[in-house]
Amino acid sequence: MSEVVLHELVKTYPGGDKRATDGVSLHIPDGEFMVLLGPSGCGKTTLLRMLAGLELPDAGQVVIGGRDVTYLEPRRRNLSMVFQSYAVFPHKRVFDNIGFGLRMRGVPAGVVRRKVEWAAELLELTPYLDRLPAKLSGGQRQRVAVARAIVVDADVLLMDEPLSNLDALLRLSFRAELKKLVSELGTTTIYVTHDQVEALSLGDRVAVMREGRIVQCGTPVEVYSHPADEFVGGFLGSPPMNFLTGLAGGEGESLHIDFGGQSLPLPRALASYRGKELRLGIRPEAIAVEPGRTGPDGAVEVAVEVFEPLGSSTLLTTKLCGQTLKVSASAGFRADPGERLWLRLPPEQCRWYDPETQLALEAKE
Ligand SMILES: Nc1ncnc2c1ncn2[C@@H]1O[C@H](COP(=O)(O)OP(=O)(O)OP(=O)(O)O)[C@@H](O)[C@H]1O
Repeated sequence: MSEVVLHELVKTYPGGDKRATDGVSLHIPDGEFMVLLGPSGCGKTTLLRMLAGLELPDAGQVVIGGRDVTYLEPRRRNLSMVFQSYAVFPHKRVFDNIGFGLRMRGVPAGVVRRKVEWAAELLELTPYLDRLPAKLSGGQRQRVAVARAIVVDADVLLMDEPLSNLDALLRLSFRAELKKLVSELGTTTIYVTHDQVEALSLGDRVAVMREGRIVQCGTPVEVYSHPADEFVGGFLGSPPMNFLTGLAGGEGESLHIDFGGQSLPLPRALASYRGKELRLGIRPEAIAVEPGRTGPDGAVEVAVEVFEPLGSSTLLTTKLCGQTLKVSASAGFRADPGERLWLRLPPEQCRWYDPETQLALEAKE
């Protein structure tokens, strides 16, 4: 087990026109499950490969367990990796697949057997130890890859989209199994995914990446509830956070944001924005539908455009003064397209962003 420190890692591939990672720093305490999340091409895999020693950075440092390993060969870093493709040897039995890394390290046969049996038991592979991978399901094959990674007592576990080849249902059950397993092992784990649900479900913390940089790093609740910028708010959540543009106004003590005829109160901390445009961010499930509401105080009137029953909830696409606002209502809620509704946007659920920088504004009272 080990703490991992990444310091200002810069990497440009030969012939690449931009930096794959552009000065990434991250501190991952011993035993933490850190998820690197971001859209395709944002540099997640490059970061993981620099950690593993499969790529060398142009600048910056990788420190594992207090040791600078930036230019150390992969096999001398004591890491284990699980990749997206199952990467099991097709001609080796499950037992030999799991024990491969141990054998390569010259571990005595008796110890290999004990460790393989332990990992097989943990990952429910005991009945399959004599089988060839071709006779396993996708989920079982991926479990073999995980078992092989955990038997070697690595200081750090690296996982690059390990669930992405599994079908939706298997993915869901294996995700929970993996979470349990890693928390029991207590090994520092760095996990790459572009799937926001996976990131929120697995990570002790999530580092959200964009264009080679980390834009926000925090607990799942922090990054989901307090996105540092509009990109994070839009990337996390399905449907994503709503963003509405309005004009800050009001006299004296009174401060509000106007969307073109409909307005909401604005925190006093944002008084300096009077006369300027602001962006309001709010999650669809944070909005309360108030069918009976008749007054405009702290509420807005919208027109329903689309009504989608989703089983566990109802998704409404509405228009507020021409801007789209998605609302997640309760499962039993009914509304017809064209119907007008009052919605309450609780002040404590409203996040405020600068329209130019798209960065969150400090709006605490
Ligand atoms: N071997 C390479 N040679 C040149 N450019 C590369 C190479 N590998 C990655 N890149 C580029 O570096 C950037 C970051 O790629 P990287 O694979 O790290 O992103 P990612 O976030 O892991 O994406 P994905 O989720 O699609 O794997 C991209 O612009 C990509 O095109």
